[in-house]
Amino acid sequence: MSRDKPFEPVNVYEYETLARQKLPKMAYDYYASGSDDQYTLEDNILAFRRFRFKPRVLVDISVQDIATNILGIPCSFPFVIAPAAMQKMAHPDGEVAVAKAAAASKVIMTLSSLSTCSIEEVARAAPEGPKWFQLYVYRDREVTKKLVERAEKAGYCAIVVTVDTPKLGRREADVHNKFELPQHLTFANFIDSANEDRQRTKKVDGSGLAAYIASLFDPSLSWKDISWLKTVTKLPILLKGVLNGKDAELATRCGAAGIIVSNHGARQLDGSPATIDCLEAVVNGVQGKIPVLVDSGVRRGTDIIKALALGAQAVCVGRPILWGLAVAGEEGVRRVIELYRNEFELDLGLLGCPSLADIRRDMIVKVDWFINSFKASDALHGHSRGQEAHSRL
Ligand SMILES: Cc1cc2nc3c(=O)[nH]c(=O)nc-3n(C[C@H](O)[C@H](O)[C@H](O)COP(=O)(O)O)c2cc1C
Ligand SMILES: CCCCC(=O)C(=O)O
Repeated sequence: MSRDKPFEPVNVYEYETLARQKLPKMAYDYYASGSDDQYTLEDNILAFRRFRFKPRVLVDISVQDIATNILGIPCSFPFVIAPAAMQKMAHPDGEVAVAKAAAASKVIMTLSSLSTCSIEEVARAAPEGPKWFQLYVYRDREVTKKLVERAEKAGYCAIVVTVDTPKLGRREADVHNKFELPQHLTFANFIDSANEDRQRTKKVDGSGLAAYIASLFDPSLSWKDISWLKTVTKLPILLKGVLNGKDAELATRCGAAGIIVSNHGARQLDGSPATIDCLEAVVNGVQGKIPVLVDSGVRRGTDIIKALALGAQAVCVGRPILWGLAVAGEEGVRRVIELYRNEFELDLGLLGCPSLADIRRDMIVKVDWFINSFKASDALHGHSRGQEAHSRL
């Protein structure tokens, strides 16, 4: 092991390998898992690789502009941090560290309803950073309403309603591990709650999270509740978890301010298509009326370009942020964001695009002769690159 030069990951797969070495098994498995057979988890990565580039040459790219604006918020590049629950399992600073890194990097952070730092704590830690609040709709509408009101009061600029989780997908590793929130942590947004259930996962035989959700989340959630939410807040409402063009149309009619095309990082319905394969249908469904973002499997700057070429305004990223957080706290998250930004800028230049407006649909092509020439699980868990990282530690 080299003592003088610490190993510096050069891509997000290497961050995952390092994070896996640091994290307790229960936490790593919870973060990494998809549902059931994890077909969708695999396809989220592979589907991006089926798209290839047709670059333009002899374009002056000496001055590049990759900044953008999402729902009126200036962002250093088209990148948003996706909501992920229970971040203190990765690092003691949890969501506060992620929010500070997001603010320093000038990207939007989305805070999960099931965060281990509270709405207000995160807002105080990074007052200048743009933040969205992700909402899970509780059976108890007063609880739901209160969360939204707190987020609005604390300065969050949008509500992201997750619409793909009427029940929790079955993540088998969590069942084996009897996943529960570690004793020293709580769901910080419910700390004052009279109902203890809302502060913790339950100790059960199986996934404690699945039990928590089954008892508290509202499986009757439907379009009429989105209309109700609009009466509760002035903030723009984005729907996260749309994969179908028809639902995109309905979302637009219902007054959603934006859509996040997502299969929840392959943690909900296994067999859902990769999001990059549904993106165009959703973009067509909204007919340019509202912005469309996409997440699930974005691991490279090239993936961001592909998403933009297919009509997305930005991407959201989930797990790699958690890997950066686990490896080096706030600094680790900043480095992960920087990796994405540097790759994006470089690749955009190589494609012959000085700015985002120069990205065109015909610069990418979907190959149907794609042969899976490497083991997909290597791509998912960074094993091949990870081994390299490991041997250099
Ligand atoms: C550990 C973990 C926790 C998550 N928690 C939430 C959550 O609380 N709310 C939510 O809407 N989505 C949640 N998601 C889904 C992410 O917001 C996002 O859709 C997904 O991670 C994107 O895929 P990626 O991890 O491949 O980038 C979670 C994902 C992971 C991996
Ligand atoms: C509603 C489940 C808790 C967080 C989450 O969304 C996830 O683990 O994927």
